[in-house]
Amino acid sequence: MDPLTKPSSSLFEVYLRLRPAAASAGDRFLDVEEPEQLDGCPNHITIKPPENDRRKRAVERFAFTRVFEEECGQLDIFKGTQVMPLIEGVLGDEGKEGRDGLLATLGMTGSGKSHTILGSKSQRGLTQMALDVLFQNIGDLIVDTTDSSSVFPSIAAADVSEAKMFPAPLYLDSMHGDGAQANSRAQTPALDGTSFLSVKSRHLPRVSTMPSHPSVEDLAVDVDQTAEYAIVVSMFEVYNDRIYDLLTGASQNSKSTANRRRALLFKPTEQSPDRKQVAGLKKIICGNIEEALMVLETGLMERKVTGTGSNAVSSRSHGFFCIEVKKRHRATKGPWASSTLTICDLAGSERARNAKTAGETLAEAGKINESLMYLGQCMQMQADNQEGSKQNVVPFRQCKLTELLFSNSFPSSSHHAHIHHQHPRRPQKAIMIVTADPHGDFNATSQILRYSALAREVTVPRIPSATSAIQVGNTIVHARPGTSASERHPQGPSTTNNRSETPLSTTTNEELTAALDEINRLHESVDVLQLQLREERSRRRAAEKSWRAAEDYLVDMEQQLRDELCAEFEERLAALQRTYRGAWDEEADRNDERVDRKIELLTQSTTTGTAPDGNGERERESELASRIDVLEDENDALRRQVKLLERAAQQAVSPSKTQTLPVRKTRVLKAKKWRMEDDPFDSS
Ligand SMILES: Nc1ncnc2c1ncn2[C@@H]1O[C@H](COP(=O)(O)OP(=O)(O)OP(=O)(O)O)[C@@H](O)[C@H]1O
Repeated sequence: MDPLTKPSSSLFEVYLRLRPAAASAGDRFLDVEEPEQLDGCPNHITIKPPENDRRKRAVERFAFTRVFEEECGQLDIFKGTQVMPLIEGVLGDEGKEGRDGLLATLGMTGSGKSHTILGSKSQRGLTQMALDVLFQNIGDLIVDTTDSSSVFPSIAAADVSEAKMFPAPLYLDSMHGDGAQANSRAQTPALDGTSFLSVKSRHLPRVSTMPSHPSVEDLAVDVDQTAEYAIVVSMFEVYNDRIYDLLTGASQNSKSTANRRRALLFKPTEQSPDRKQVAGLKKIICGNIEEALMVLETGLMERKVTGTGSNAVSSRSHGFFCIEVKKRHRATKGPWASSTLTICDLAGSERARNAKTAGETLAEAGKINESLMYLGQCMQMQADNQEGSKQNVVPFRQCKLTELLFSNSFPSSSHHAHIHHQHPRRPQKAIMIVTADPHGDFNATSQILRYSALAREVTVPRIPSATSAIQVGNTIVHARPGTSASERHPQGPSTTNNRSETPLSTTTNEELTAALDEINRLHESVDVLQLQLREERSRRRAAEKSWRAAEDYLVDMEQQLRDELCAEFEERLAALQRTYRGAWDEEADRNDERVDRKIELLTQSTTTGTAPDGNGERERESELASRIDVLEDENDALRRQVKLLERAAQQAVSPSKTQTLPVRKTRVLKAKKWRMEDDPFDSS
């Protein structure tokens, strides 16, 4: 088998498109090989370093599904890259669900990705042509969402991606019209003749001024004649590893906080548990090609485009244009099935040195290069899987871009499909168009070709030790480093196809070439890692700052809490003191009252002098007895007090005086012990 023959299980068909030389073109470093068959298409290229390259690098040979040379136009690419079968797949066979399709471009900045996908002022891109082919071939089978009230809601209800759906006339009017209808966003609008033509576009080019060349009028695809169709367009971009809807009109209304761009999630939804969806996109049902083109232009205006040193209108994000084909049986009006043609215009990889980018743009470039590096890893893994018997997992979960590109490339779990009474979906069919400038940056282009090509053949010598080099003499090994082991472990056994004899000096040169290639590759990895490091550092600084702010906030909070608690306790203490003082005063009043009453009783009985009768007399006696006890106690207490006072008074006087002055005899009130017999009130 030709070592460069593509095995059939590849996830992508990979095409190479070469762009015409720009005015400031350098030397051409890329040659297209003649096809092996007379009527065949070229599919092999070789790259050799430019003449003035001092590194004397090896010649590399790459295989693609097909190579398109500079003179190939947009229509050649459209026809030659199997976009038509991709569209047919999305439309689905008769009575069957369609199959998702992906069309993406990859290449250095300025190599012609956007030109291929979106065209230019004078030529249409693959996206416009694909839309035209779809609308033309569906023809009358397209449903009219404007005159039937039940079609629009049934399509919106069948959507599994939590989308917000609008008919194109209403959407376009709200975005570019006079705004009269902007506030009447009903989910099922009565489009009372609101026509697309009535749109008063403020910023958009008119459809009549958009290019109509190349025409795709004569291109026919098979359409299921038993079905009716609806075309739904949505657009989003991956910018700094986040997904943003391109149809919200956020940039036009940037002053309004409500419309500020919010990142969306790529996740399995409730109605689509086995397939991830970009959830919450705005989706527009388009009834004809003009509406679809206007929606496309609206989204493109939103897309982040900034000029860099390498390309005046460089795409700073990966753009995704999704054409969803909804299909149901025309007669039975069964459930809507849906398949999507996703067209992706990747941002270009670039070298910071060439692009003269700085600040935010440099950081963007870092993110772009990082995501493209992960994409390269996935594609490399795909190529390795086809080379070897062992199937490695394609590491597509490393960033949003590879997740979006590869998630649907594998069969969906039949378990989920079974639960939802569905057939497992077929994996998407994918096409990658690699764009390259044969007169551009050799290093960057060769790097992209290395990981995107379906297979690769390169003269990489073993790097022998000095002794083995002498022993081996002047033997050079031609290996296939597409089997990457030989490249990564150049000292190991090589998978040699051909052997040829060359002088030792050539061997040494090629060793050096391989080493320089490796150094180059490492330099680029270092560039990316440095960018990542810088970003990590700034993230860490931001985290530390917010941590310190949080600490300060906590200290303030603690102090505030303490103050509040202190004030509360003081308040409670004062309240308690008031309560106890009140109780104390009440008790004292009660005591006074009791004493007053007793005295009153005593006075009364003394003044009246009436002889009480039997019971009353005994009560009075006991009362008097207790009164006497109280008075005696008081008397004792007073006596003790008097003694104490006297003693204190004596101590206060000087000792000499104490000696001279005669001690005054203290008069102690000697109370006579009260006895009942002595009671003056006792009349008996
Ligand atoms: N095949 C082609 N024929 C004619 N002009 C081309 C072709 N390819 C690219 N160009 C022109 O080269 C310029 C840069 O191309 P384009 O913007 O498509 O590059 P890109 O790869 O998308 O760059 P970036 O990644 O920076 O967005 C544009 O002016 C475009 O019209």
